[in-house]
Amino acid sequence: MQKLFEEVGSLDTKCYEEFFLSEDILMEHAANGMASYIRANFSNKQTTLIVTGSGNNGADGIALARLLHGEYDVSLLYAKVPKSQMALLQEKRAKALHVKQIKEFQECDILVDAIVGTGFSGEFSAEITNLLHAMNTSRAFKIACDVPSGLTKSGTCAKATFCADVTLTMGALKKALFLDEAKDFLGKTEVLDLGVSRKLYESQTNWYLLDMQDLKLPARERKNAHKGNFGHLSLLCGEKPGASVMSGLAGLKFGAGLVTLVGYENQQLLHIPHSLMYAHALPDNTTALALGMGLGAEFSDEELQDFLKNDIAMIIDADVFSMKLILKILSRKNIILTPHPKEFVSLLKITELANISVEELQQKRFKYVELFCKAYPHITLLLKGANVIIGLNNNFFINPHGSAKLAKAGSGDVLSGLIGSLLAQGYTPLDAAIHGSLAHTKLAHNYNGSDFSLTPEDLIQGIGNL
Ligand SMILES: NC(=O)C1=CN([C@@H]2O[C@H](COP(=O)(O)OP(=O)(O)OC[C@H]3O[C@@H](n4cnc5c(N)ncnc54)[C@H](OP(=O)(O)O)[C@@H]3O)[C@@H](O)[C@H]2O)[C@@H](O)CC1
Ligand SMILES: [K+]
Repeated sequence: MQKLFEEVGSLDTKCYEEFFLSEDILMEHAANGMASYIRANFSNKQTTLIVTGSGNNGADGIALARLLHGEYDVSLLYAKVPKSQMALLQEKRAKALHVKQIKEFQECDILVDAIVGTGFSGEFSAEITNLLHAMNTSRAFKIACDVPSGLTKSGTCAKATFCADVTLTMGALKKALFLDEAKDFLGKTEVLDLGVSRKLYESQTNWYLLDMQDLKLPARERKNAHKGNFGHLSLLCGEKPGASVMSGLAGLKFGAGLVTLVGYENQQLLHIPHSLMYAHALPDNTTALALGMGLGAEFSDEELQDFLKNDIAMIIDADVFSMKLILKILSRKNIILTPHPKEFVSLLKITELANISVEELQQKRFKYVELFCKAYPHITLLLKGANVIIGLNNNFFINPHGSAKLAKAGSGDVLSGLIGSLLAQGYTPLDAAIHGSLAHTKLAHNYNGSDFSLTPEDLIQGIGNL
């Protein structure tokens, strides 16, 4: 798990004031970190082009050109002439060493974008937009210095934004890198130290980025065991029973000792797989209940309320987010909500926290998750998206490992089953949400068919090899 920060300016200030490091020292480390990355990954036969802007992001780029000069065939292209104090100083040093400067974009093997970093605002001029187009369509390996140029502080992207293969970010990870919109521009991310170790540079935070290695799979350490030791997951089987069947199968495969679908249909007509049980009422020994998936109008409000009155741990999804009866359980501690953006907008409206569009939510995902978790501090919220956000009270976790493979009907039902299974097996709601989400993204990662072909069945099949 890595720490995430809203801004790193205050962390830089700590370096100046508490550790007596100068801006020049920090920048030299930033440039040296990028140079080390290039040396480690590319031979000096490969040509490098560094495109710089007028501020300190550009200054990082000019310093990098100086460090590689003499060793690599490196050229500098000024998208904007140096203007900040540090950029002017770096320009002076580069000139003294006769670093090559070119006037127009040229093809290269390694392309570094140092046009603008955390100081970006507005949109680019037509000239820089054209330059970014040439950079983005280049065959070169693309490195973003600190952040891809065009990414704003909030994580939204300009009309023209650099599309990186890797983003080498300075000092610490910024939250903005993990808004859904940034996902197509970021590439891989690496953090570069700025003259003190990351541990000392970073301060307290309540936002974290989940690593795949954080995944804790259900352990079956107990030798003297029977199925009752691993929980009983019950799922409401609604109008579209296939959804709860997929959830249930995922839950069973992920370790729940028993899985029961609860519904009123004639089970002979439903073609329930033999490994799942079917009941007309909630089994007494249920340890977690999943409801919402494929629910439709199968149950009346009164019937649903009766299910919700049970004090068992619950994972709630889909159709329930448009029902006012959800308000009755939002003060409870053992509830996980897993809305996608449209459902979260509906939830925000029902709770009267905000009346916003899906577009506005997507631009301010962090803010609205914080708003909801502050209003309902006992609820574990999982907001689906390209980068899943999980929040409880004042702690927030981003799972960035999801991929477009998962953009398919039924993926969310499998996720509910995975989380429900962990909840049934005794994980806390927060742990069930975190580890269920990590397992879900790992299943997609492990799938080795074509990206477009992943089905819920493939996900369920992969659970055995996690
Ligand atoms: N702090 C530190 O100790 C360290 C900081 N470090 C580095 O500094 C970076 C932050 O530097 P920063 O604050 O100078 O901002 P930066 O990202 O260069 O942007 C400002 C420049 O961009 C320009 N600009 C803005 N909008 C624009 C637009 N639409 N289109 C075109 N241009 C636009 C704006 O131009 P202006 O509007 O003033 O003409 C101004 O000149 C940070 O990302 C990291 O790389 C590292 O070395 C580690 C140590
Ligand atoms: K940049």
